Amino acid sequence: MVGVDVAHLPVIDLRKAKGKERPALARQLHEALTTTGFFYLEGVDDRYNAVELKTLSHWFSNLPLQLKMDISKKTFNKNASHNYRGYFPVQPGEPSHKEGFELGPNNCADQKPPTEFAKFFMESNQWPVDPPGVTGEADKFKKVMMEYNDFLGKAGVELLRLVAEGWPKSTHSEFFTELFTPTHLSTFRLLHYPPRDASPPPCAIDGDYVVQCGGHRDSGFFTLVSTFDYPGLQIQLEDGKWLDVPSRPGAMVVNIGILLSRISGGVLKATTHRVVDFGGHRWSAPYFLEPKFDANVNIKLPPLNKNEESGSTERQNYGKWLFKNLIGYEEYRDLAEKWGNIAQ
Ligand SMILES: O=C(O)CCC(=O)C(=O)O
Ligand SMILES: [Fe+2]
Repeated sequence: MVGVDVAHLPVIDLRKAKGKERPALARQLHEALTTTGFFYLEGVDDRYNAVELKTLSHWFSNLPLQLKMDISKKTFNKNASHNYRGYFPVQPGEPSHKEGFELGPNNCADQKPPTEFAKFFMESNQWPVDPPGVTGEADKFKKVMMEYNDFLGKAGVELLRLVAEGWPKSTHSEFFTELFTPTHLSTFRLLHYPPRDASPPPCAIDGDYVVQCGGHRDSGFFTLVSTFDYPGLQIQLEDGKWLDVPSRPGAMVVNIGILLSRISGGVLKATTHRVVDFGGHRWSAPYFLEPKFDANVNIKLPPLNKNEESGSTERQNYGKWLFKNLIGYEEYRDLAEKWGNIAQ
């Protein structure tokens, strides 16, 4: 890989949120989100153990393909029971070269969906079974993944409290909390990027780089990524230059998505990032913090700039916003036919 500059990201230690350093932490978070929009996060929870999560990620991707396909989404297996949660295999020839496993919040399917359409997103989770000759591994996977799923969601909502507290104009600490209660539509994803073969498709080539996940901004509120000790993540500066984001032992890499940026009137930055092939297998585990289906996401933090409008009165339902985003992706094209008119 050619030499590229390295991003020096600030470190936010969530343990400080519990003590008298909280106001300073909220200001530090605001500073991080108004500049690079990316930071390292430490002290998420005493139970967070990057080595454990990496081992589970390896375990899942090493399962026999058939066991993974048994819990895949319908797009990849017409006999599958689920549409939104579960496994997706690598799609050869695509700009994005990864397989993954996706979970929703543990209690999502126990909630009453506000509409028939909402059922699509408020799906139960699917879990793998043990490979032949093994017992107890799948149970352990499920138990630990559910635990992480829960505390990563809580950490995300706590980060939103800190965003509200660090906002320069007085804002209630719980400004965002209601959007995530009683449950939300967050996605916890285990990703495995196998290296590309000797002749990657043209859509994956960018100069000297082979891209594994093309440049994009995340769509929701916060993304908390465990990158373990793998290289490959890059962020883009405003002048177009890419910087490597090295992993930091025990820390997650965190950024915000377009919705939170919009709610802040663009003051908080949703930064473009991508994953490039470093020649080896790569695993990561992003947690995408997203609000509940019927959350109104057309809200505004108090504007910092006099000319900026404050909140609009027109509701925008998160579920419909999400749907419009998803139908842009190959794996969800068929949704447009089924639900397109409902989501207008
Ligand atoms: O794998 C990573 O490190 C980042 C993944 C990512 O940006 C995403 O899934 O949105
Ligand atoms: Fe991303």
